[in-house]
Amino acid sequence: MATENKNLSEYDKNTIPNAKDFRFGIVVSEWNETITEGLYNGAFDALIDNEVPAQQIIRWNVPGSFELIYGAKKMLQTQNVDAVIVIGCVIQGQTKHFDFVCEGVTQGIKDLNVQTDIPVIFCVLTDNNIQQSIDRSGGIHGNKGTEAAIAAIKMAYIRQQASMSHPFNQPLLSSGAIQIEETPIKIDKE
Ligand SMILES: Nc1c(NC[C@H](O)[C@H](O)[C@H](O)CO)[nH]c(=O)[nH]c1=O
Ligand SMILES: CC(=O)[C@@H](O)COP(=O)(O)O
Repeated sequence: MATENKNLSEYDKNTIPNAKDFRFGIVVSEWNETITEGLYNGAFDALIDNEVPAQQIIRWNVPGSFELIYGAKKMLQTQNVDAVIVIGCVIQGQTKHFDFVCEGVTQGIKDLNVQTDIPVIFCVLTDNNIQQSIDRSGGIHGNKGTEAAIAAIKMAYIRQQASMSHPFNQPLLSSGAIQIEETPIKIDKE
C-alpha cells in the first residue's frame, strides 16, 4: 500500500500500549527545516497525546540527514531512552547525491537497530520534490512524524516485554540459537 492510500496520522489509541513511563529521544535534521519541524511537531504531539510527559522527550538537532546516524548513536549511548526517532527530509536534487544520502542513512539506521538494544525509528522522507514532503509532514497524506511516534511506542513496548520474557533470557548457544527447554508434548493415544 502506498502512502497515498493511507493517512500517516491515523491511529487507534486502543491499540497503543501504555507509554507514560517511556523516555524518547528525537534527533532532527536541519536540512529542509520547515519540513523536519512539521515532522517533529507530529511526533511530539503524538507522544503527548499518548500520555508521555514532555520532560521524557529529549530533542537533539543535527546538520543533515546523514548526521542522524551519529546523532542517534550518541543519543542512545548517553541518554536513558527507550526508543529513538530520527527525523529528516531528503529531496532529490540535480545529482546522485540524493541516492547516496538516502542509502547511507537507511543502512546506518538499520545497523543501529541490529547492533544496539534500543529501537531507532526511521522517520526520514526521501522525496522527489518539496510537494511530496509537504504532503507527508502534515499535509494531505498526514504526518510521518505521527506514524513514527506510534511506531516508537510500540517498539519500546516490545523491548520492555522481551526483556521480561523467559525465552529471551536464555543463554545463547554457540550457534547463536536460544536454548529453550524442550517440553515433551504428550499425545493421548486413542
Ligand atoms: N541534500 C540533503 C541533505 N544533504 C546533506 C547531508 O545530509 C549531510 O548533512 C552532508 O552531506 C554533510 O555530511 N541532507 C538532508 O537531510 N536533505 C537533503 O535534501
Ligand atoms: C539529497 C541532496 O544532497 C541533494 O538535494 C543535493 O542537491 P544536488 O544533487 O542538486 O547537489
